[in-house]
Amino acid sequence: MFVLVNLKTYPCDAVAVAEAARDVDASTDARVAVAPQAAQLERVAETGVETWAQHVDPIEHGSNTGHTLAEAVADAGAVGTLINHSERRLKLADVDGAVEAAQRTGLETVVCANNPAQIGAAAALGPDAVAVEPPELIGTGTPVSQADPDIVEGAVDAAANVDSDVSVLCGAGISTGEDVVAASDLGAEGVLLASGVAKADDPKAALEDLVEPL
Ligand SMILES: O=C(CO)COP(=O)(O)O
Repeated sequence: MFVLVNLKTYPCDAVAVAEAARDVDASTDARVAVAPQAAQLERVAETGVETWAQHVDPIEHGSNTGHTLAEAVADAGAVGTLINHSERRLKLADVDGAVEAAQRTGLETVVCANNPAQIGAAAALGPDAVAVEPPELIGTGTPVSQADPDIVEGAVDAAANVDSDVSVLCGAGISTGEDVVAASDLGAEGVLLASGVAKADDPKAALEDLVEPL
């Protein structure tokens, strides 16, 4: 299973979480990665943890003030990027452009979507993976795998119908190893989570708990 920890803009110590994730990754068969804010990518990557960006823009080098360039993200040490997170939504044409920008620089891509219909559209753009996250469950601590298992199974079917090479993650409210196992049982190949680790008193213990049953 892929455990991708999105630090959003939570006031956590990104380097400490990254070091914990690096150590937990080394102790399990699961793949553990961290997505910090763009300004923290380099410091996080220096810990040796697998580092992801939270977003890239559909742009090239040039006059794009305030945008995030895929090349800059890759230079800072990221190996992948989220695209179209529910908190950073893009128009469909811009999702397509962002996937293209990421692929141009060799970044792995996870395109986020709210529901199975959008997952089908996202999968058609040719990312490495898609992630289904019902916005109403994000940050609630109620796991999508429990509250809305149909949406996970629907996303797995929708992606497979479009492109069986696109893997499916699920997210929203995932915070325990039990939630990760439930996600896997529903057909997800990974989980995308944030508050369960970024807001935990002990992020390392939270990460250990997530991968413990895997
Ligand atoms: O948005 C999410 C991950 O990208 C999910 O957030 P929570 O894990 O806090 O519900």
